[in-house]
Amino acid sequence: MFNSRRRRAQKQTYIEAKGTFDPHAPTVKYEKIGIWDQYTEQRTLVVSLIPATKLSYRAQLLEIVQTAVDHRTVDSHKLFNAVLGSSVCVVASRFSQTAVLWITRPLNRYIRRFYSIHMFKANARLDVPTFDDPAVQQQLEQASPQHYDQTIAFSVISSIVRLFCVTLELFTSMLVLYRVLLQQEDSWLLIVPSFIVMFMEYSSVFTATQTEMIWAATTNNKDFVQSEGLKGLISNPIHRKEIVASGLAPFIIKRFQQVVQRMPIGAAPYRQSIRDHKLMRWQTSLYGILIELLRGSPELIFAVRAVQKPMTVPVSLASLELITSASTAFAHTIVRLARDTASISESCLAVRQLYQINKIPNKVAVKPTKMQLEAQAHLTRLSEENLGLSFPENAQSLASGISVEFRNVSFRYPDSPEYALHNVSFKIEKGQLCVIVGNNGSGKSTILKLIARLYDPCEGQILVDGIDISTIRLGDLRRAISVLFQDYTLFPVSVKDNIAFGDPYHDADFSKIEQAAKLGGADAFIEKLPEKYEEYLQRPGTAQDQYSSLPEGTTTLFGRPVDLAGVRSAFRGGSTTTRGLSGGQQQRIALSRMFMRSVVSEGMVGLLLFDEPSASLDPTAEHDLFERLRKLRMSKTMIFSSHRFGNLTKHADLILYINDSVVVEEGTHDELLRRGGDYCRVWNLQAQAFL
Ligand SMILES: Nc1ncnc2c1ncn2[C@@H]1O[C@H](COP(=O)(O)OP(=O)(O)OP(=O)(O)O)[C@@H](O)[C@H]1O
Repeated sequence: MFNSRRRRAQKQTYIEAKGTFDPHAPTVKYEKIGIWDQYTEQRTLVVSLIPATKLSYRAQLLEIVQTAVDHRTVDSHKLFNAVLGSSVCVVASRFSQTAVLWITRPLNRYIRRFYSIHMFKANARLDVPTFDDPAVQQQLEQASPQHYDQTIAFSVISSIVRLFCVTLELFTSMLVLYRVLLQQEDSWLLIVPSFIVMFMEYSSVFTATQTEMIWAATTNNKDFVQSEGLKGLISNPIHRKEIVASGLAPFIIKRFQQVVQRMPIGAAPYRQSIRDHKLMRWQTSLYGILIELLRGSPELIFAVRAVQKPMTVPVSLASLELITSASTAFAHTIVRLARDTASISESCLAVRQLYQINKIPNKVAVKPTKMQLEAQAHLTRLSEENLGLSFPENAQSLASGISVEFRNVSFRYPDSPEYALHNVSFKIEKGQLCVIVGNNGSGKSTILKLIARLYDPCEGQILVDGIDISTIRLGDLRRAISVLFQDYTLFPVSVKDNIAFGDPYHDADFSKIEQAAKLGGADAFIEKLPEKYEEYLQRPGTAQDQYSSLPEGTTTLFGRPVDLAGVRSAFRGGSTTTRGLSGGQQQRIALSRMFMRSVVSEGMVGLLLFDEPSASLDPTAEHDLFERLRKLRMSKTMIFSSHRFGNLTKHADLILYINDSVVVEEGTHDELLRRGGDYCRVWNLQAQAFL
């Protein structure tokens, strides 16, 4: 009832909020909250009146007590002491709470910063198959539980401090209980039921949470699963384009109605179902009824005693209140103590997991050299980065490219029964331009992923410059290679950094970034962005501007468009939209990053891998790109994966035609045309379109 009234009130505020929001208006209050600049328009008088209203009530109360005291004899000295004592207690407790806050907040922030770096490092060092492993994902999640504003390490420290405080509180309240309460008549009769109720309630809560520590739940109701899927389809912005473009809305509305009508009336998400279930079980359980009965027993006991000794009623009434409240508070303290002790062990376990994630072994590992093996035998621990051979032996050699050889390579993705590559062998000489062509799913991208050592082959050997890549230092190998993946992503950083990350060693050199943007064909549209190279195409979710009940005419704030759709998931390039940029423009930023890495920064890269680099480019841009690449590569080795023949294959030194995980033809364009095989057939098919 209250909630619905409040919701109505909120709606009212929103509807009434006409005009625009101006952060610089005189009615707007500015506050710096950490890294956030907060602007608040002060419109609600009611909230500021609350403390004054409270004060006036307290004054009225005091007046009532005064009138009562006026008609009896009061020891004014005692009254003064009691009032002063309790006031001092209130002030002291307030001060101590503030002091604790002053100490704990900076401490918590310091620990949080320390562990955020620790977590970042532990996450960033994992390779693809390790990171994709569900067990590793679970381990990472467990190591970073969502504690409100608290790191797990800090919560262990505060739990230990709290444990100490509660123990002290318990000890002192025991003394008070003994001295004050036991002097009262019938005190035991009143204390015992309060204690029993407290412990029964605690044990029921504790058992419920205990059973929830390990659990699994599933549903076989197909209609429910479908209805949840349909809800996801309409609520996630990434699907909106397809829904609108294909006029799907009426169809999915109809489908949703049908599915909901078929569903049993009690069908609900798991959390809601379990909440309803527990509530119902509690309402009907004998245990709950017993607790309710016991809760009322002190009053019953008091009534019986009052009937037996009517003269003592006023004193007993005061005792009843004193004893029940004091004993309940005491029992609460014991419960808190038990709860804190239980949570410490859980938190300690989480801290241990925090350190274990740093030791998760990567699946793509480097084989140590003979000398390193001997060094290890002598207990010299080698770090992951130093394991294996350095590459290349002579840095100048990169300028003339890197040779690549596959020897009987077979590969299956983790958990996949099918071969993505089966017994594949070929050799690409230094400085050659190789194009891998073939149907969808034939294994082209997989070849590039294996060269970059995102995965290791299940069988066979891959060699670069005649050296088995499993023995080369991973850092060295990846520095010497530049890859542009088909499913590239744009990072949730500024446009400038999106390009600069191609070569992090020169990320402060803006002239190189500009040059790379020019080569990637991105410079023209970047200049038109509101913040040019500093623009964030999509701010990361946690750093997005926050709003509440903005006036309806507000379309821009802080120089950015207002995005009332709220926080979106981290953005990626490729097929999904990034605000304000077309697919081709996103691809140009990714290309600029690649140019930054392999062309602008001379000397580091000897092998360039491209997975469908022109998929989103128009024909002119595609032609220009290939021209630029051929001119700029000098004699570095280049490998392309592509569906499109022509622009590239005519210039290729080697074409690999791959079908169904196997290389079926190889040679130059002319050789393959003369052979009249699959390559020739597909070439003619594509050429016919232009006749
Ligand atoms: N991460 C993955 N996990 C499991 N299987 C995968 C994964 N990536 C690709 N595959 C499978 O491996 C096979 C080869 O895929 P690959 O991406 O190499 O093909 P492709 O020739 O590049 O295709 P396309 O032309 O469509 O890009 C396909 O059957 C695909 O379904």
